[in-house]
Amino acid sequence: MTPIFTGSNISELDKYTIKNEPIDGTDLVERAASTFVNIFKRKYNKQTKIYVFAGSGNNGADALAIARMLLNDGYIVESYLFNPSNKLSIECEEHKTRLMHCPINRFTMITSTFNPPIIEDNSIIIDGIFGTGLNRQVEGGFAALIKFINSVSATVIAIDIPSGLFSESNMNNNPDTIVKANYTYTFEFPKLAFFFRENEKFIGKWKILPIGLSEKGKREIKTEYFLVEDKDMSAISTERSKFSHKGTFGHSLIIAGSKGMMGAACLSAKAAIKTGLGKLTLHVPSCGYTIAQTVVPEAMCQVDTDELFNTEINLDKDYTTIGVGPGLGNYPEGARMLETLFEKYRKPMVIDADALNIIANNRDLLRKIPKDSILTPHPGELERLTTFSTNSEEQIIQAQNLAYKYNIYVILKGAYSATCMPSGHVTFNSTGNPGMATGGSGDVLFGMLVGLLSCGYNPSTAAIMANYIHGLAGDIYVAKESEESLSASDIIDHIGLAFRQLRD
Ligand SMILES: NC(=O)C1=CN([C@@H]2O[C@H](COP(=O)(O)OP(=O)(O)OC[C@H]3O[C@@H](n4cnc5c(N)ncnc54)[C@H](O)[C@@H]3O)[C@@H](O)[C@H]2O)[C@@H](O)CC1
Ligand SMILES: Nc1ncnc2c1ncn2[C@@H]1O[C@H](COP(=O)(O)OP(=O)(O)O)[C@@H](O)[C@H]1O
Ligand SMILES: [K+]
Repeated sequence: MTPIFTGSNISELDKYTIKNEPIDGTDLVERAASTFVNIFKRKYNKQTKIYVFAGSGNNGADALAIARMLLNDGYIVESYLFNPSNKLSIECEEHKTRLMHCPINRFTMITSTFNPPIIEDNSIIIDGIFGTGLNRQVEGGFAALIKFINSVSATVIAIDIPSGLFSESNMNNNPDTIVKANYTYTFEFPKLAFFFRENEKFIGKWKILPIGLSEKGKREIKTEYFLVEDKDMSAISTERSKFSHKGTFGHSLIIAGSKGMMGAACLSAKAAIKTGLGKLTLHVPSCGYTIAQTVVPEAMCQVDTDELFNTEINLDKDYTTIGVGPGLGNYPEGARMLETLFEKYRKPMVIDADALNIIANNRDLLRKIPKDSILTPHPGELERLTTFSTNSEEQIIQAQNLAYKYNIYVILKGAYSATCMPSGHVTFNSTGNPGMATGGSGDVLFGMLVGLLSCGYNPSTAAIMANYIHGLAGDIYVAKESEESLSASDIIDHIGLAFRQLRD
């Protein structure tokens, strides 16, 4: 998994690489800049007018090196180095000198007043004012510069991170003094701030540029946060033995549905089956019997004595895992049913949707949840389980605390669904698309989690894989059709291709 390091971790790793590779700091900047330029040249032709804004640290050094490389490649570049305190980092000084040696060169160093140039709409701004070394909110002349950049219509490309944005927490930052980039090309690993929805307007679309920082250093420097990518899947998805039989992949139980919400039960059951489980029993209220048997013929049906809601726990088998929640409704007997379930069944289970709402109204139930169970709240459900917050940084912290306190896995769903582990670690999912913001897609994720636990994956692996494959199935569908037309059933229909893609 790709680690997501803090700003101070990154500078530590930078030093580690310089010392142990070994490589000179100036050459490391050169390497970063040339990686950026290679990508840039594939996208923009030499007629594009480029404005480079550089600061006094190594983000500025990157910017000046990029300016020089683009000039040497025949691009039209105008560069500005902002140096109000007359102090440049060693690397920035060196790359300034190198840039000044370029023959055709429009370079200005600003030490006091800055008269902004007129920037044409179809030009490009390369933002290298501040990188991960930002150590306080931006004010004064730099704030004015950032407001100027945000006021023009040119395409803005940020080097490493938009200037003014902190790598981790921006809860106390001033949004008016952060560059709004269209694209961010970030070195080696994404920054934590990229995963918070409030920052999308600053970061734009982002891409990781590997610059060969020390692999040993990465292993030695500890972080709680990781990004899950394609390469991680091949390591964790296991192949089926030739002699497998349906018992190999478990017999699991899903308790879901109520009158008017049988769709949630059926979607989750279908998703569980498509994810490979051996046998499934679906527990539904009696009004749902015909529906379940017709829509999901592969599942056995256990019928509650209540017509409208699920009220009973019937552990007639030693189920491999149990999933509870989708479409249960919020009803008086719900809390008692969950309490009985948590008392009778002590293996990790999957808890979603209305089961989370019932727990939120009966918080004593939290400590009764079997250890290592997986809870899958969206931000609204998390808020009910914890306290009100609309800030996504705070929400992650709340999900982490919940996971740690109750020894459970909490998947906070969203664009980069975050799996918060009892250990304190958090993994962000990289697949999926806005088409998945549609009713029922959460029920599908729930079913996939039941499926993977049933197949014998441990909860941590099941959580990482389910999110990844769920998002990938949505991406495969969108590649053929469109985000608008994506339905929860389309995700189910593409689980098969998603598994196949992992193995290719
Ligand atoms: N570790 C890596 O991955 C690499 C990092 N490089 C670049 O180096 C950058 C980090 O460089 P630095 O650590 O020099 O930091 P920055 O270039 O982000 O800037 C730090 C400078 O800005 C000043 N500063 C910070 N906040 C300010 C504020 N609000 N107002 C005014 N001045 C402020 C600091 O005092 C310092 O002088 C990265 O973002 C990246 O672009 C690359 O060159 C090479 C490899
Ligand atoms: N913009 C998005 N990008 C990627 N995945 C998304 C996006 N929006 C929603 N999803 C995914 O779709 C699912 C939605 O779940 P949920 O909100 O519980 O839906 P529902 O309750 O309708 O089933 C989650 O797995 C979430 O990660
Ligand atoms: K920047």
